[in-house]
Amino acid sequence: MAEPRKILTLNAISARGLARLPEHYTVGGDIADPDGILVRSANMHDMDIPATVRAIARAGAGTNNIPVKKLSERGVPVFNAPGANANAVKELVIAGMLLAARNIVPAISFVEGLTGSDEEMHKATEAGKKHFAGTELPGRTLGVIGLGAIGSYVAEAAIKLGMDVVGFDPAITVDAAWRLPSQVKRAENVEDVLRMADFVTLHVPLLDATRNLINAQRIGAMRPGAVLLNFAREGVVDNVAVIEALDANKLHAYICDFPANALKGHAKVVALPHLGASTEEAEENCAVMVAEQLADYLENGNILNSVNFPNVSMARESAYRIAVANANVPNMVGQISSVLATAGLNIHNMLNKSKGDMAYTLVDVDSAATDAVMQQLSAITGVLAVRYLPAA
Ligand SMILES: NC(=O)C1=CN([C@@H]2O[C@H](COP(=O)(O)OP(=O)(O)OC[C@H]3O[C@@H](n4cnc5c(N)ncnc54)[C@H](O)[C@@H]3O)[C@@H](O)[C@H]2O)C=CC1
Ligand SMILES: O=C(O)C(=O)COP(=O)(O)O
Repeated sequence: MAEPRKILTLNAISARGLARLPEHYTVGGDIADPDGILVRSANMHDMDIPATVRAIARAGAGTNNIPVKKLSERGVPVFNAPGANANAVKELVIAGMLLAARNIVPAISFVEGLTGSDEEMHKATEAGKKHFAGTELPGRTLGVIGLGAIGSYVAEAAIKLGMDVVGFDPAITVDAAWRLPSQVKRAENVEDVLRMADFVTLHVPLLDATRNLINAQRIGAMRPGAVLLNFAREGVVDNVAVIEALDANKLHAYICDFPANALKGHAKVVALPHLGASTEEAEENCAVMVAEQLADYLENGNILNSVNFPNVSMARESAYRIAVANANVPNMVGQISSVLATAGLNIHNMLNKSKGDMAYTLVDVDSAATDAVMQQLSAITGVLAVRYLPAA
């Protein structure tokens, strides 16, 4: 019989996704000793993550809210849903460009402030509309910083709208490069993008290297009257520098997904309440993807789309499986094999892969492993977590 599993949810997760978890799973927001955690943007950095937790699944893209390094040290994979919400973010970025280009938000505020009779309102409308005249997108240049799942979609949509697109990504994946329309020009660095673009949109993860990526100096390199769009993360942009540039008429508008006191009430700022991924479709796509990944990991030890572990997937050919998360150091496979051989366990199939400092080994053996074998595997220096996963 399948072992009961408990999943703690730290945010609301789409019901369609939760339905992908096997029936023997108990899921809820108030669960003790969970095997896994499902999360969206809840901040887990100060959370006491129970020792029972074997995996974390982020129903979305960014994992900067999760202490990935600490979890790696415990041998716990962090899964995410690459690309599953990219279309939703792309659509909001396009909406953001149009809001800025046509001065839609200040125009709406102007209309809301109109008073008097209809005739007086019409008169004020015709007199005032010149203040909100805008520009069109075709022929303008969009600069995209970060050409991953979202950046490449945004680049493609902008090309379809008649824009010129210039992009920068120092570590673009082969998949993303294939997705990019050939018209997208490649920039050598961030400054190149800023120099050439009328609109600049950011699609990088928040890392030490991307914190304050857009600061006063970089804003100085932007075209006068440029529009900055940030649907990546708050920390990627220096809000104070942006406000100074807006006040000095250096920037035309700042459109972002991250409200902050420094931005509040500014006429040239549109701050949305982190809505990039908040569509029915994206919420469902992300939840379905990570629920399946989480269940396959807990049941079979297979890893797909973990940010800290390699993809490792092996069809079950025997009833007895052992999964080992270990440091990526020499002789791990040798030591694991030697423990199994000494215990008289024949290896039926074995797969070992690494990613950065982490490695992962799946072993199917031909007979049952004892608790003593599992303890010997756990005792190997460099082994971080061991699980015994006999077929249900
Ligand atoms: N507003 C919202 O609701 C959402 C925000 N996001 C944010 O957008 C980010 C990107 O998401 P995806 O495109 O799905 O991720 P992704 O991993 O597919 O793409 C990120 C890209 O940024 C590139 N990159 C990293 N450092 C860079 C740098 N210094 N300069 C230029 N490029 C750099 C990477 O090489 C990669 O190609 C997420 O990490 C998250 O922070 C993602 C989804 C929704
Ligand atoms: O996927 C991401 O990185 C996002 O920022 C989306 O966050 P959310 O799931 O809407 O809280």
